[in-house]
Amino acid sequence: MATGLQREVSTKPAVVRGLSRRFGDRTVLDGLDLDIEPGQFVALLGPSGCGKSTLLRILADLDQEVTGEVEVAQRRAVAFQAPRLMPWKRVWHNVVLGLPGRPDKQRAVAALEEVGLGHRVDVWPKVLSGGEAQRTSLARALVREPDLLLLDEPFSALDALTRLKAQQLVGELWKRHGCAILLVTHDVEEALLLADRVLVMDEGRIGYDRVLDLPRPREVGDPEFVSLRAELLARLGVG
Ligand SMILES: Nc1ncnc2c1ncn2[C@@H]1O[C@H](COP(=O)(O)OP(=O)(O)OP(=O)(O)O)[C@@H](O)[C@H]1O
Repeated sequence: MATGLQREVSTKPAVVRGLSRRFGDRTVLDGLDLDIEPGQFVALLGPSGCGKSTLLRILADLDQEVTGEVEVAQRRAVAFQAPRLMPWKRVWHNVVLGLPGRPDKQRAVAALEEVGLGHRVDVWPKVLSGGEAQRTSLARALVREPDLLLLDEPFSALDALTRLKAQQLVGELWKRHGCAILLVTHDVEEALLLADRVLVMDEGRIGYDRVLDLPRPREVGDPEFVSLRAELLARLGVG
């Protein structure tokens, strides 16, 4: 078994081999393997506390206390459940914060326009609605032109209608940018509406891995959609 983390820059968005993570005496990830192909939209489901966010944080290089091999595309970006905007920077400045060089307002404006926030460029984050703040966080991720976009339950705090719109937007942005996406979600329908491939985490590994060949746009009433939803819910121990 590998000891310590070997981190390489990958030509694929992500290649993970034998990844393990322990917190005290609890093993959360236990020899996990995963490949994500260029441009693939992958949804990751699993019961609460099974280690989904832990995996995502490792891929984002926010956690190094692991063993195994992790290769991740150099250009990657993350959006979390909370938008995590800096309240003392205007919205446009938040979008390009951390990028090398002088803050490039034009670039920020282009990204904000892409997520439908061209009219919010100069405001402070505190005046944004929850959905707008989340779209700002998406703009901040996309402005980095990632090969791998990591999304940790980005819609879960939104109301139902805003959530639907945000899901639609992510689907459009994915088509336009062509980046691979790893979306952590609790929502089986969201996974089936958006993803090319659905994973379920189980006992520290990927226990279910299914490529979807449903046509797009997806229809929740489509018999194949209904049967996949039932299969996934059963896999998650629901219903
Ligand atoms: N920094 C930490 N210190 C100790 N335990 C942690 C830490 N981070 C995560 N854990 C534990 O690891 C387990 C997996 O957590 P993680 O957040 O990855 O789960 P999750 O599948 O994303 O859950 P949820 O769906 O509820 O967000 C949990 O039991 C959690 O308490």
